[in-house]
Amino acid sequence: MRPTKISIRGVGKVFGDNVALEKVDLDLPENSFTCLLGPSGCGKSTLLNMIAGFLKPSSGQILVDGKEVTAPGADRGVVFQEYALFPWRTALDNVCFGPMLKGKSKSEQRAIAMKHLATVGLAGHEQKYPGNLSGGMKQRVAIARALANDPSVLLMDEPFGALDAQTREVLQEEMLRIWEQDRKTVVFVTHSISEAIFLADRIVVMGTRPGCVKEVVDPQLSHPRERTDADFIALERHLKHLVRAEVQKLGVH
Ligand SMILES: Nc1ncnc2c1ncn2[C@@H]1O[C@H](COP(=O)(O)OP(=O)(O)OP(=O)(O)O)[C@@H](O)[C@H]1O
Repeated sequence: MRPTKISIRGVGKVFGDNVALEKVDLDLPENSFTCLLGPSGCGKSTLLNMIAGFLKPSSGQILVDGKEVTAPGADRGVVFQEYALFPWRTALDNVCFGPMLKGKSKSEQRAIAMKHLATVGLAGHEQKYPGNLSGGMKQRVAIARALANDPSVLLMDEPFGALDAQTREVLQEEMLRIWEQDRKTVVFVTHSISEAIFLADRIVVMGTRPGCVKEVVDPQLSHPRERTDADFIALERHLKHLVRAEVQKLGVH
C-alpha cells in the first residue's frame, strides 16, 4: 500500500445557495494518477481548486502530506485549459518564472527551464513567444512551467480540452511518459472517458445535484493502453453508462 498523499475528508462546498459539492471523501495515494470524470457542473474544477488552495472548503478538510491545505503552495503545480502563459515572455522566460520567484540565480533559472522544456519536447523553441506557438506547444510550455517548481502534486484542469484530437492523443502519451519518469501525484480533470481510461490508475466518477463521488474505478489495464482493446472498450461502456445517468439527472440529453 502506497502512503496517502492527498486526503479529502468530508469536503463540501457551497456557493450562495448552490451546493456544488457534498461530503466528498477520497484518499489519493502517493504517485497515483487520478482522473476526475463527470458531467459539466458536478464540481470537478471546484474540487481541484480546493486541493490547489484557490478555494476553501465550506465543510471538511483537505490534507496534502498530512497538512491541511489553507493556501496555494509550490508543492502543488497547476495547469489550466487556457495555457495562462505570459504573452510578453518567451517560452524560456515563462518557465523561468517559478524558479525566479524562488530566488534562483539567472543561470539556475535558465538551466531548470531548459531541462523542463526539453522534457516536454520543446528543445529548440525556447526563444519563441506564446503567440508563435501552436495550442499543443503552449500547453507543453504550461506543463514545463508547472514542473519547474518541482511540485510533488500536479493538478491539471482539462489541460488538453482545447486541443484537436490528434494533438490531444500525442500529449496524453507525453503526459504518461513524464509521469512515469517523475512519479508525481497527478489529479487530472477531464470530460473525456477515453482520456481518463488512457491515463488514470484511478478514475473518480462524479455525480451531480449535489456534486459527489459516485464511483471510484481503478482500471487494471497495463500501459500502453490501446483504445481498441476489448478491456478498454468494456470499461468505456461502463463509464459512459454512469456519466450518462448523471447527465440525464440534469435533464440535458
Ligand atoms: N466561483 C463560483 N461562484 C459561484 N458558483 C460557482 C463558482 N464556481 C463554481 N460554481 C458552481 O459550482 C458548481 C460546480 O462547478 P464546477 O466548475 O466545479 O463544475 P465542473 O464539473 O468543473 O464543470 P465543467 O466540467 O463544466 O468545468 C456549478 O454549479 C457552478 O455553477
